[in-house]
Amino acid sequence: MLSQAPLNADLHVVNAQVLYDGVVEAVRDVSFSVDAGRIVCLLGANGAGKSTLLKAISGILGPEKGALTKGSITFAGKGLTALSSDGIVRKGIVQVPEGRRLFVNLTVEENLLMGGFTVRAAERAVRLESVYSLFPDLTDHRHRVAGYLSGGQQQMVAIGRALMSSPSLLMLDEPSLGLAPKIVEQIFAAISSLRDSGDIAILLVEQNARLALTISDYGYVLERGRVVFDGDAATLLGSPEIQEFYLGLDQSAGRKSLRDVKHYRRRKRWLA
Ligand SMILES: Nc1ncnc2c1ncn2[C@@H]1O[C@H](COP(=O)(O)OP(=O)(O)OP(=O)(O)O)[C@@H](O)[C@H]1O
Repeated sequence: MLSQAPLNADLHVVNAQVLYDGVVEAVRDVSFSVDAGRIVCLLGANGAGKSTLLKAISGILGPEKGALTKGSITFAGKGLTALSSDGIVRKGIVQVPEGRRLFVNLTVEENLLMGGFTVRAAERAVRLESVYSLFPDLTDHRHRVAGYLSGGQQQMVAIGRALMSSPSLLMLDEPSLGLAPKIVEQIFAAISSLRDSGDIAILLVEQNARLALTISDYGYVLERGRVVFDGDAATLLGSPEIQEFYLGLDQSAGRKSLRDVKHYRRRKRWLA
């Protein structure tokens, strides 16, 4: 599917390799793109390299002794790799980290305002109201300490805080983690409505593949640091391999990887 976004408004990761400690190859030769008005998801089991890719884009690999050692990351036509993490936020790229990382002793509103440090005061007030209209549940809690909120409400604050800087690219790391299905539904509906506004690109990392694909436009499946499968979300949802391995529709064979699944299917056809 073609994006309606202007040509220069995209994220492009091209042939990326990320090493930790100079030796652990967490990401190898990965390429993908995200355009405004689209949700793209990165899927894959634990350790596949999803969070590492988000950290590479956000410029926060350094403290973990990680580095982009090959390839390039560009946004709106400009390279990101020479920028600091603050510089990357100023380019309009914001990550909602796994585990939310709120300031638990500050109120909801104070947390949200922390996310608006790059915008002018007048715009900050407008953004604040748009966060409350996206997540009406937060309105009554605006002066409550964030640490006392439910997990779902905390996730809403974390996403709201990211939106305070009017990002052009929003990256979400496992937003459904540990939340009840009803809350997840609410949060995913909000993410979907953000995409429908048309002016933000969303990169979603999720272990819950079915859920991610139901709101995404396009998906990439990672395995041991490589992209092994990519396609329109509807195609991935309908793919027997993806269904069998990632959506748990056929647990019968206890296979370990998508490559094993393909091999198994070829063998099955050969023996039939
Ligand atoms: N700070 C680090 N130092 C060394 N190796 C790391 C570090 N962080 C991640 N790794 C390794 O890099 C690989 C990719 O990890 P990553 O966290 O990106 O995967 P993931 O797909 O996000 O998995 P999860 O869903 O469990 O977070 C794994 O093999 C992991 O052990």
